[in-house]
Amino acid sequence: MQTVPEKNRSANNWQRIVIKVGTSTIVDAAGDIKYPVINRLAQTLSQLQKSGYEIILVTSGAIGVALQQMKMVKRPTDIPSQQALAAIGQSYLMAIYNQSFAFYQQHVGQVLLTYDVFNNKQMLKHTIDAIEAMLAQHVIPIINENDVIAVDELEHQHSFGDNDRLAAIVTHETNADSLIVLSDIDALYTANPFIDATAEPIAVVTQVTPELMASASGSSDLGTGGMATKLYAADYLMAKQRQMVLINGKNPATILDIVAGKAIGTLFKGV
Ligand SMILES: Nc1ncnc2c1ncn2[C@@H]1O[C@H](COP(=O)(O)OP(=O)(O)O)[C@@H](O)[C@H]1O
Ligand SMILES: N[C@@H](CCC(=O)OP(=O)(O)O)C(=O)O
Repeated sequence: MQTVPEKNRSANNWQRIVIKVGTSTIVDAAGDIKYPVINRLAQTLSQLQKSGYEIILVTSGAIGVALQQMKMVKRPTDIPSQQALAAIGQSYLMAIYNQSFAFYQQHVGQVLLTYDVFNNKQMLKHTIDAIEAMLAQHVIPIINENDVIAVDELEHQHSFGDNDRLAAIVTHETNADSLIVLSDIDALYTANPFIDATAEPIAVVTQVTPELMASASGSSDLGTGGMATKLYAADYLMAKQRQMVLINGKNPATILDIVAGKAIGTLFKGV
């Protein structure tokens, strides 16, 4: 595996960090909610916040959590059923986060967004103002897509499609220093390692090439985006001179290592 010299990771002067947590970090393959992982995430983010970092959490998992609550094994295909699950799961997801963060005396606030917010100057300003106000009060904003109303209509795009894209846009619009994406995989591999046993992890990506895009196929059972949407997010950020790090979410304390400048996962950073 290619190694990155520590000095190439400019993590030490980060101030504002967006963390994106995928469904696979919140819910396991059997559909059970990973309470200890969520607790560790809350502990880690609270610790960072108390050390002076500004933290924004973008979380998936509403539908995954709701499937467990409603004792359903498969995600329904029709939109209203998915909207209903998102409504059920989002409130429970926030209840879990509230309880987990409260243990570390960390306040959080819920922000639910649709794509059109970012296409409307005034709505965008209101959203950013609210996020800035929370950060100024040492509150961690917890963002998800508003899946109840984010249903695309003809000529009107409400939906981000996936939370990797949402997280990348939030990173840019809030002028954050980096996006850290937590998934069920240690890094970007040369091919999907669940399919190709010869796949090798990639430590640094300086450009998202068509070959890299072609290497991304499939997602975890409940994840919607898969690796392709993470590559689109990285490409979007690199075009804006920002960076992204992909790590395994099984131990969220790894975020502390990333912030300390350790070379873990895949770093996406333009040259
Ligand atoms: N080249 C690749 N490298 C790593 N993972 C890949 C690759 N191609 C496809 N994948 C798949 O992407 C999955 C992660 O995406 P996803 O399931 O959407 O996770 P999340 O819910 O964390 O967003 C991995 O579990 C793996 O199955
Ligand atoms: N907004 C949806 C998640 C959508 C999504 O992109 O999921 P994932 O690929 O796991 O990050 C939810 O909360 O269920």
